[in-house]
Parts: sequence; C-alpha cells; structure tokens
Amino acid sequence: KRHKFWETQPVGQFKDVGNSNLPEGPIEPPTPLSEVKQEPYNLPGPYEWITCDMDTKEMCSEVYTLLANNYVEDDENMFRFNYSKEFLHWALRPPGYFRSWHIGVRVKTSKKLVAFITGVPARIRAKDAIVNMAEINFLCVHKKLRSKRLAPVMIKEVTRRVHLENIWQAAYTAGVVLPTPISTCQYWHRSLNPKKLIDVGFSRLGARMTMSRTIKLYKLPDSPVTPGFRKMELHDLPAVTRLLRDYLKQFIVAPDFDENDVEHWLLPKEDVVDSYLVESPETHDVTDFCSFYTLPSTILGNQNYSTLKAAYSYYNVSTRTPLLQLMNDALIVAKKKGYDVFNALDVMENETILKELKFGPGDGQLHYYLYNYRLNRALRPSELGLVLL
Ligand SMILES: CCCCCCCCCCCCCC(=O)CSCCNC(=O)CCNC(=O)[C@H](O)C(C)(C)COP(=O)(O)OP(=O)(O)OC[C@H]1O[C@@H](n2cnc3c(N)ncnc32)[C@H](O)[C@@H]1OP(=O)(O)O
Ligand SMILES: CCOC(=O)c1cnc2ccc(OC)cc2c1SCCC#N
Repeated sequence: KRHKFWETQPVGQFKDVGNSNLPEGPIEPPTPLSEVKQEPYNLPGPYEWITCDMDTKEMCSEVYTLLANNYVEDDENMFRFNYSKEFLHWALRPPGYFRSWHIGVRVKTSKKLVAFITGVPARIRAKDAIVNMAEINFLCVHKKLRSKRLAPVMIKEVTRRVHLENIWQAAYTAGVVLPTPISTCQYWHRSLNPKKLIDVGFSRLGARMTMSRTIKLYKLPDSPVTPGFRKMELHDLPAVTRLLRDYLKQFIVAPDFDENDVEHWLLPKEDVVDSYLVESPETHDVTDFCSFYTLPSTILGNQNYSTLKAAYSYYNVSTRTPLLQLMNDALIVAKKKGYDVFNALDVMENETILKELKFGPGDGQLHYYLYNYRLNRALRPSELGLVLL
C-alpha cells in the first residue's frame, strides 16, 4: 500500500522493519526554532484555521457536535464514539496544555467547524529515556470532506505547532495500519447488560443459551468484595502516585506521571473518570488501584436504544489484592453505575485476567504509534504501559 504522506514523515517505515542496525531514539534531530515554519499551512480556499479554546461553552459544544456526528465508527457502523463535552474539556486541558494545539478548520462564510485535531503534552518514557511528547487525538474531518487529503494538512499543522513549543516526538493510536505500529493491541469486551448488547446486535445469544441463562452468566454481586475498596480522594494523591510510578516501571513504554498528572488524569470526575483504591484496614496503606474512563457511543440504527454506556479500563495496579479480584470489583462498580459494557485493551497485565472475567475478544485492533522515535522492535501489548483516550 502506498502511503504518499506517511512516507514523507519521520516515522518507522515498513521497508525498515526488522532492520535493527537503525539506532533507537529520535529519527530526525530538532530543528532550530527560527527555522520552524512560522505561518500556518495553506488550506483549500473556502476554509480557515481556528484555535479551539475549549473553555468556552460554545466552542466545547461545536467540537462535541462535530465529533458526535463525524468521529470514529466501528467497521459495521453499529456505533460511533460520543465523547461528552465534560470529557473533552478534561482530555484537552491537562497540566501544561497549549491552546494552540487544539486546532479546528472552519468554513470562512458559515463559520461551521468541519475538521479538528488536538495535541496535549505528555512525558513518556521509552525504555530509559523520558521524552517530552505530544499525544495526538481527535483527528476528525467532516464526512462530507473526506478523501480530499485534508488529514495530512491537519497533521502537518499540529506538527508545526508542536515544534514551535520545542517538542519533537508524539504518541498516537489508530484503528488503521499506518507506518509503523510500535505495538498492535486487541480490544476485549465484558458484557454488563447482555440483553441490550444482544438487542443492538453486538452480541448474539450463545448456542443452547436462553436470555435468562445469559443474564445469569454475566451476573455480578451488588458490591465490591475487597475490604478497604473505596473511591480515590485528593488526600490519596501521594500514595497513588507512588504506587503507579513503581508499577509502570516494568513496561517498555509508559507515561512518566507526577502528582500533578495523577491529580488531573486519575482523580475521580463524574461521568469522565472513576478511580478506586484498596486501603488496608489494618495498616491503612494504599496497596492497589483501579480506574476506568467513561466513553459513551451513539448506537446507529437501533429502534430501542440510542446510546451505549461504556467504561474503558484505564490504569490498574495490584500489589496485594489479586488483579482478578481487583478488576472484578471494577466490573461490580461499573455495573452498579449502569454501564452496559466494560472494555479493556490487552495492554499491561490485562490479558492475564480477561478470559476468567468473561471478557470476549473484539474484532477491532488498536495500533500504537510514535512519531520521530524509533524502537528497534515492535512491543508485545504486555510490554505497553500507556492508555490513550
Ligand atoms: C512532533 C509532533 C508530531 C505531531 C503529529 C504526529 C502524527 C499524528 C497523526 C494523526 C493521529 C490521529 C490519532 C487520532 O485522532 C485517533 S485515530 C481516529 C482518527 N479519526 C477518525 O477515524 C474519525 C473518522 N475519520 C475521519 O475523520 C477521516 O477519515 C480522517 C480524518 C481520519 C482521515 O481523513 P480522510 O478524509 O479519510 O483522508 P485524507 O484526508 O484524504 O488523507 C488520507 C491520508 O491520511 C491518512 N490517515 C487516515 N486515517 C488516519 C489516522 N487515523 N491517523 C493518521 N493518518 C491517517 C491516510 O493513511 C492517508 O495518508 P497516506 O496516503 O500516507 O496513507
Ligand atoms: C460493545 C463493545 O463495543 C464497544 O464498546 C464499542 C463502542 N463504540 C465504538 C465506536 C467506534 C468504534 O470504532 C472502532 C468502536 C466501538 C466499540 S468496539 C472498539 C472500542 C472498544 N472496546
């Protein structure tokens, strides 16, 4: 497959896969800031750039609506991600964020938002190197403007604006194969509301299974079973940061979270991110942690339901409570809160517990990418300690 744009970019190229003579690390050196293109890339005539300041309700609303109608759908067009306004506001304004990295394209006359791409700063460790990167996300071109090579312009523009902040690497994920994945992961799904998943056509009644037998199969207790299992609170910040930093050391690529990052990304925020921990009743030590984020999807073409309430496994650490029991408590809480499904990637240690907790493999893959950074071999999902939204 010809990748006319991606073959021009400083990313691992397919022709170089397996060539471990190439050095690990940055592919291209930084450009002197004076040499970075100062003005935005050219857009086709009717369109103009707009910096989407996500702290005005109007702008949050416009971005929400563009994504709600034009963002990612599964291959069978059964679902379309429906990130909420609160979620987008949270996802795009972490510590040290740059407004200039929230980039929109609108029609000059109507002012309609027709495309979007974002970056947020992140400190990512790759092996022993801690690298300041941009996490790129929410690339979206309106359905009516597809296949006009707008995406490469969006990508070059966000790259230019990231370079202006003296950052030269990026991390991103996609369901499509591009040059060149550093890892390819699998989504797994745990039914919490099997009747709804069958009704929308995602799941099918198993052979020799009745609906009541299926409901029974996925039944969960009413409350978590682990003594000391509770919601994370602000005063837990130092302990959770320590627990998470120690745990993430084992992975080849992982975020280098400090307390500020943990406060933003993991302190519970209603209908955005849920975090729980286990505080030992005897010692009051924080021994375990689990979290999931809330990403609903629009259900396309079903008479009875319009929205799927989905929880996505985020960061989990088990040092005393078995991971199986910890994740089961997360399922119990999610079910109690009315989620229809609990999704997880096979990253970190997740694949050791997925089958036993009655997750089923999805048919979609998620590819992880680094921009301007080479690893001399692709990683197994279990070597990856990074979850992007
Ligand atoms: C140092 C800082 C660096 C920062 C930047 C780092 C890099 C960040 C990279 C971005 C990371 C985003 C991560 C992220 O947001 C999470 S992945 C979600 C991406 N968004 C969607 O799938 C939403 C629905 N689809 C669309 O809106 C359009 O189909 C999009 C806009 C996806 C493509 O619009 P289009 O109208 O369908 O297509 P053309 O404009 O004609 O362009 C075709 C070219 O675009 C390449 N393409 C297609 N999908 C891509 C994708 N998901 N990543 C990268 N490239 C993608 C494609 O391979 C081809 O290039 P090639 O000819 O070389 O093959
Ligand atoms: C019921 C299981 O599937 C999903 O939860 C779901 C929901 N919405 C989507 C929207 C776009 C989409 O495009 C790939 C996939 C989904 C999926 S499956 C992959 C995400 C996970 N887990």
